[in-house]
Amino acid sequence: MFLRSALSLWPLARNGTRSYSSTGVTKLVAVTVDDQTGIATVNLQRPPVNSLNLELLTELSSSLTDLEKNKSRGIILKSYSDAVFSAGIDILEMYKCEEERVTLFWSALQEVWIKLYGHFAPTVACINGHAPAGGCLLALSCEYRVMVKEKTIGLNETKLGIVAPQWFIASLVNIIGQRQSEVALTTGKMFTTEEALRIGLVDEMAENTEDAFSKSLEFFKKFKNISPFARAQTKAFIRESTIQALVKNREKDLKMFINEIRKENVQKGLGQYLESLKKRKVS
Ligand SMILES: CC/C=C\CC/C=C/CC(=O)SCCNC(=O)CCNC(=O)[C@H](O)C(C)(C)COP(=O)(O)OP(=O)(O)OC[C@H]1O[C@@H](n2cnc3c(N)ncnc32)[C@H](O)[C@@H]1OP(=O)(O)O
Repeated sequence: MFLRSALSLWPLARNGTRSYSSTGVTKLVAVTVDDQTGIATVNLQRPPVNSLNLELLTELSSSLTDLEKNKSRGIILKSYSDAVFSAGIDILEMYKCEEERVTLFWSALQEVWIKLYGHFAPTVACINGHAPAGGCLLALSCEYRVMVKEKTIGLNETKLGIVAPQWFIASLVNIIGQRQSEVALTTGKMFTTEEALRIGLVDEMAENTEDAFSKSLEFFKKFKNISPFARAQTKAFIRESTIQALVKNREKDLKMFINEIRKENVQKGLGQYLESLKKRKVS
């Protein structure tokens, strides 16, 4: 009942779905709520590769807050593009960056992770494109991952000469375990969909975006006969210590990030990486 009335505040987009915009302006994140199921599709739409900048993260954070307030029944996180789910952090947020902006940027990333990782309703990453680094982190924050075949996913930070923060690492360890995570992280491994499925980094493989989306929807059916309260509280208990480890150390984590990226060799490496990206193409 409450869900219906809460959702009725959301403007009608087209038959059976409601679109939601926290600012009312064209967005980097579009939220559509299915009127029948109450499930929200959160579409990342920052061309060309959904790299995570301050503006996208701020919108995502605000969308997650609204979904929490409106008691969404579940979230499917996907990309507008069939090529890239998210290319991770926008390297320009780290390269030759100003302190004020980078502080806001990193705080926004922390905020999004805390909200998504701890979201009370079921969450699915519909990984319809490549998902390196921060893109992988978003997927890891969800409860279930469906990935389109012949894409890649992983925390490749060491390949950029940077160190994945503890909460990135914990998000991976909680899914594939310490041994697999250590090998993956230290080598900056990008897994193909098939490899990711084999080690449990993703839960299902899909033929294409449509198939991935329909498999994502299926996930919510698992909870048909489960008390939403029992489900949400169990998730909270399981995830609490991982979330608190960051919540209690946000300031320290921010300082570490800024110190790390300011290092001369890191700046040089990021500059070279940006250049190499411009020269190369991934099919
Ligand atoms: C103590 C803690 C310290 C530090 C922790 C910091 C943590 C960082 C985590 C991160 O997320 S770092 C970012 C890592 N991301 C990547 O390594 C991904 C790089 N991108 C790619 O591998 C590919 O672009 C792609 C597989 C995602 C997509 O390939 P494709 O479809 O062939 O597109 P293009 O490569 O042609 O890219 C189009 C366009 O976009 C630019 N670009 C790509 N990724 C980024 C990015 N992450 N940031 C900024 N810009 C990016 C790329 O250069 C192209 O630009 P053009 O101007 O040439 O069009």
